[in-house]
Amino acid sequence: MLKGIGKSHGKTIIMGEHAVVYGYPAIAIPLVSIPVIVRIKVNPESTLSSKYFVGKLSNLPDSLSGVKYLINLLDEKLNTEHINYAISIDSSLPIERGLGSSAAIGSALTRAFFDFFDKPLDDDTLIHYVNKSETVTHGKASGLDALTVISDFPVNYSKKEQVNYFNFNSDGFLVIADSGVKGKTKETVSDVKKMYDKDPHYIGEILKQLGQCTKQTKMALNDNHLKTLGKIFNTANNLLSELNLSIPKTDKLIQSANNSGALGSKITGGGRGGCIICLARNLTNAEMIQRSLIKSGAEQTWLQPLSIYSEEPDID
Ligand SMILES: C[C@@](O)(CCO)CC(=O)[O-]
Repeated sequence: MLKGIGKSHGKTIIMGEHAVVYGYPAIAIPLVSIPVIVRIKVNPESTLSSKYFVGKLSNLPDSLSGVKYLINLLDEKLNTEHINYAISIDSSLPIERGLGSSAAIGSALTRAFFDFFDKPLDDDTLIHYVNKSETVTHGKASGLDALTVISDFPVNYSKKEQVNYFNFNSDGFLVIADSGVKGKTKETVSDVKKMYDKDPHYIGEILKQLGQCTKQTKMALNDNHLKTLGKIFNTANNLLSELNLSIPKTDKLIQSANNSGALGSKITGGGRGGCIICLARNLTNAEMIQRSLIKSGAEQTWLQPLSIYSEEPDID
């Protein structure tokens, strides 16, 4: 019980964000190259050290309400001897940019607590805790982020069909760019709900079309049809813009990527700020797009091969 460690990573939704909240399918890819690590050790007083906050746990700010809620839950469940501890969060994921930082922190934190208190942790329990904190952070969360930040494989998810881990072989690359503008997922999910309640027919049709984009994405990935996939990215981005999820900065970045050779680009995650993803044919193409995005004002960029796995996942 002297030390505990938990690891996780970011995610990017390549298709179906927002529609997934309404039961349509979505596909997300784990960003295994952007890890989050949480360490816990015994300490005279309970503290948290992270790039967002350093200090006593009792002083955690409201902006970390999901983390605060999760720590309380885990402490209540596991800390029967009322031990004090120091938690450190080490993450290169930007927060509130649609890359799953809250779910990744939630999952690394849960793993670290169970490790620290030397208790076994199965995936269902892990997902249960991450979703609890996600509900505080994001409101009505679909559960997709929680599933992807604990997976090493792409995730195809819908509420009805539940989770399906899958794999594909593709030469493509994703270029991910941070607009530098915070995206408020809780707010955008709630705004889409308001739009839906006001005009269920029109908004329902957009969400349905996003669901169809996900089905087409799965086929394009399986067949390695990158040009088709790029077109689907652009279609989905137009649909997400109809849901009032784009801002001038992400529009500018998307235009810049598409003008410099991207096969297609879209908002990813909650939208109205945050990150965009762009599809590149190969690494050379991806680096060209990356340079253009930096010139156009992207705050940070990452490159990720679409297929990073050489073996089939050994998961049901
Ligand atoms: C916008 C959304 O679809 C993705 C957030 O990363 C919300 C959710 O799935 O809970």
